[in-house]
Amino acid sequence: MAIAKDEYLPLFETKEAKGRVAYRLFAVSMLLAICMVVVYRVKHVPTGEGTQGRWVWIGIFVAELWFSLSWFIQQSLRWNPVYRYTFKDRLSHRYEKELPGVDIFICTADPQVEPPIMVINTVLSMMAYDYPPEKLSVYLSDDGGSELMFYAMLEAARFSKHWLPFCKQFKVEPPSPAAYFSGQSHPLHPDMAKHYSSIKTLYKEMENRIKIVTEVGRAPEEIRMEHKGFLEWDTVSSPRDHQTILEILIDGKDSNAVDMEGQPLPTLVYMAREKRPQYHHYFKAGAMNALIRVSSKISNSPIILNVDCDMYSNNLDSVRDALCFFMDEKKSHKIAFVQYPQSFNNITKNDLYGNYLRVNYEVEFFGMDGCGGTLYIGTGCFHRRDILCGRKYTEGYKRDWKIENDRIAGESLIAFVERVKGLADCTYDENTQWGKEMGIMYGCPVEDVITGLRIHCRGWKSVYFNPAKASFVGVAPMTLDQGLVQHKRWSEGHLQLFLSRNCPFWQGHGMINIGHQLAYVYHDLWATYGPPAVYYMVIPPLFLLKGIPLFPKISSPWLLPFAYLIIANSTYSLAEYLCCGGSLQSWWNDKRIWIYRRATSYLFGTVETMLKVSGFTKSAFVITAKVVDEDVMKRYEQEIMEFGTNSPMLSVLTTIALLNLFCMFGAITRFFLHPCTDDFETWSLQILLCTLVVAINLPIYQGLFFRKDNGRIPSSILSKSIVLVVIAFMLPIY
Ligand SMILES: O=c1ccn([C@@H]2O[C@H](COP(=O)(O)OP(=O)(O)O[C@H]3O[C@H](CO)[C@@H](O)[C@H](O)[C@H]3O)[C@@H](O)[C@H]2O)c(=O)[nH]1
Ligand SMILES: [Mn+2]
Repeated sequence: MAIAKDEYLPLFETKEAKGRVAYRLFAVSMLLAICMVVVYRVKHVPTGEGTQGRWVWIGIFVAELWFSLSWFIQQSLRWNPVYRYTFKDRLSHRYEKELPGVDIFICTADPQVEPPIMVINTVLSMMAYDYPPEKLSVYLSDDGGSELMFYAMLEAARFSKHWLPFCKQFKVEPPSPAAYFSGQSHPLHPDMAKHYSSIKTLYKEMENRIKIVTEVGRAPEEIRMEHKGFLEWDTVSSPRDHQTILEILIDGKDSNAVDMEGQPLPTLVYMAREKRPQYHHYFKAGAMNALIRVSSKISNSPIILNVDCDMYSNNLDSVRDALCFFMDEKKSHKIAFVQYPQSFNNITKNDLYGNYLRVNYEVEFFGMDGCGGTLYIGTGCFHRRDILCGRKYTEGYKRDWKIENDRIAGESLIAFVERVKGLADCTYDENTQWGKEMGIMYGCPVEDVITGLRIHCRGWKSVYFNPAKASFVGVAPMTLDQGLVQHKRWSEGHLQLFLSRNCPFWQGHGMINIGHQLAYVYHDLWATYGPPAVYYMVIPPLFLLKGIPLFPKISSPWLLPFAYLIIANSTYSLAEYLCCGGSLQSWWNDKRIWIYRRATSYLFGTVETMLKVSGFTKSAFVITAKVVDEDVMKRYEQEIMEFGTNSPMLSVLTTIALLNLFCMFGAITRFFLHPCTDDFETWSLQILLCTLVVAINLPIYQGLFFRKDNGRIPSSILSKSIVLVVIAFMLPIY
């Protein structure tokens, strides 16, 4: 059938999830059971003179109320999920000649934690998108202000002249050379075979040079002489104290900037913004804002893609997919950003540390999209420049895709760069709207989420797009401690956001719908799920040992709602996990890690946020390590939990594990010594709870008692935890 010439064919479509009615009925049944538990708690508060455990009972009631509240809020993420599909062929057909420019921002902060060779692999993969190179500009912000990074960028610029034509010709995926060459053996086309080995050699040589320079800590003299950019480092005294260094390594405007095949190259820019000890640099948010300003003079593309330095592009089509959401004639005018999930290339078979965040990315983000838009998570996100810079939604908004920038005809590159540099001054944004209304917001450890919320509150929507082929692939934390510290930063950031004037309830009131507000609040309250979880893992086992029941007897009808909640909730969670492609073992690991996050990251996150809010401490940003030593790596691959460090978080985990173990054995011994059926009736639920906690903590007992390697739990933690357990036993009961 011929399509009428002016018939509108959408560039993307949105589909609602199936089976929503069944889910909603299930949710209602859960709600009923929760209500019955509440009634039970209220009716059975221990009363009368000399009754023990009244306050503890009230405590457990409060914890349960909080769990219920979080469950209720969480429903916003499951009520109405939507899925998105794009039509890239229609995009090319209609707009191939007028595709907008795209600026890609990559942030790095420390050459030790984020090795330059990894960072330039990200850079090279971004340069290789299937997109007109003259419309692509890649910017690296180096908060480490490191000449090693600069050196690696020079190497990358040179290597790109070989790599990009190779990628184009053979549609190489993933376009990160490290990932590509380390992947499974590739079935090679005969034409490709001879190119393959020569380009691999070139890459390996470059990799080697960069590794040597990184180890030595200084670029070789002959290269320093070759490029005047290195002169800048003569005056750099530390990463926290230096002038702006801005170098356009490949200038897309220069007709000589071509690859080996004579095709144009994308623009490539290195920037280390000015930093002075007396001025706050606002971490990644500060870096991003400097990039927004500097790029506005160099390329000024209307679309900005932002990625972390460890997230290489894995899918050549991501830019075009994103543009389908921005360029549709009828449906795009409200869409401010397109968020992709984070994927990881180092997740082991059973995902011991639950890094995948499977339920978040495969279920909840679709649900949040259905409410009005997912969170902006700081990486793998396409923005419209004008909206990121503070534009409010107005009826009839339409973006003109033409690019205007600031190059004066005839001006030399050096003069131009000098003129632009000032935009990366550390004082530039003082007393301006930058960090408040413009760009990425300052002052919050989750600068990304708070910025996304501001955008939604200005009337815009966003889109979550999760194509079958992962788009951005990064490095997940490889030790228990790193993962917990990362979650602590996130949970703290979210809680700060909730307690600030940017709280989704205040700021979002009248601006975004209630479902969307709840979806934000669910994440914002993450930290607060910590204390009740710890209470639940400490008090019931302790009272089991002391002989004070906290749950209904097995013969009592009140047991039913408890049993229903436990069984239905676990079955649902398992089914959901398996439906997203997980396995039984990884589900169990995921459950464990969420319990650990609650017991540590969230507990500490709550406490530190309280200190911060009351002005005792200041914000910091602990960068997640991207490399570990060989020994640790080996254990990571074998899925043996890495404890190692002597941290307060680990002490908490060990104490909880030991406490439950003692209480479980204590209770069992008691039943053997005084066997009577009544006992089991009274204690069944408390024993079950205790046994579950013990089962989930098996890796801790192994780490404490059975392992000899360096990743085991240090013995000082064991003694500390035993002391804490003994103190817990001695505490009086109220
Ligand atoms: O002063 C800083 C600190 C960090 N970064 C960069 O920020 C990115 C994220 O840091 P990372 O330590 O990898 O944190 P993650 O927890 O992995 O990051 C997630 O969470 C952060 C917010 O907490 C977001 O900024 C990130 O985009 C998101 O991927 C990295 O590229 C860093 O190089 C800077 O540029 N400057
Ligand atoms: Mn990261």
